[in-house]
Amino acid sequence: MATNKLKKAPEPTIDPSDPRIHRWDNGLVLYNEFMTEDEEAAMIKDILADTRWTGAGKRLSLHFGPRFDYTNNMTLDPVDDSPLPTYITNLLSRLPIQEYLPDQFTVQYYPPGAGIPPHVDTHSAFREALYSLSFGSAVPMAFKRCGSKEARKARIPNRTLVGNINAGKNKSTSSTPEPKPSSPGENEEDDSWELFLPPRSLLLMLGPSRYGFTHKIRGRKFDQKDDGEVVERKGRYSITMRKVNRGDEIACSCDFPDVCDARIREEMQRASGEDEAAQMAG
Ligand SMILES: O=C(O)CCC(=O)C(=O)O
Ligand SMILES: [Fe+2]
Repeated sequence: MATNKLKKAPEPTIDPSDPRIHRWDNGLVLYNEFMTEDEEAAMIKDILADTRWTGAGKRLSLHFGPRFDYTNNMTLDPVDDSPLPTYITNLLSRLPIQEYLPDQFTVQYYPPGAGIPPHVDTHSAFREALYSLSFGSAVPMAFKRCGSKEARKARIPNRTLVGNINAGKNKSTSSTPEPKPSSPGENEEDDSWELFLPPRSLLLMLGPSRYGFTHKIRGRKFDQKDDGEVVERKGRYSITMRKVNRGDEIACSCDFPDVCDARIREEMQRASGEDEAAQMAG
């Protein structure tokens, strides 16, 4: 059984006024016990009653709000104005950042063994705050500083997926960025650490954790906890919540220009303009 463990998360700072709230230096915040077991059970019941599930790898997804184009991890389809389920609207007033609220939601089911590849949610497409609500079962999420090579690779349209769409096959409606698979071993570097996301917890990614780190869930059937105990993974649900940037908002001025899609795009456009100018001159 493959469980080899990445480094454990650094010690968080525990909020003095609410010990359920844990903060890390890279901007991650974990709200433990964000909902009760009764709320969790009711939410799973509502989610399972939905008939619109689609496949995304081994994961299953439900989408609300604008959909993501996973071939370029960028373009958003027109707004889907079908009403949000109440299990989502009920969450909004409880989110820690009320200044702007998410309007794009991806509900996912991960059967045991399913994961999500390493990615940085596209900077320019969404506002800073990214939420992930976990329920059903605990899962470790790994964070790793994103290298500029990795970020550039992620900006190249995914030909495999484009091909699949053109052929009308395997069309997934995932609103989750689907990065290209990395070469073996590439993700196991020392600077990667894993944080167990307990069921009923809310993870908030801000600052460096949002803009400068990749996050992923390894596709494992067993996980080793920080105390060494090996636990069998059960089915996990999550709701990713993001606020979509529209029109002039589609830009980014983060502190991570090396890994920022907006800056990389500008750079690529400048380079292709210079190429064209050189060809005309030559
Ligand atoms: O399942 C999760 O908790 C995270 C999913 C994710 O990273 C995403 O949808 O971008
Ligand atoms: Fe993500």
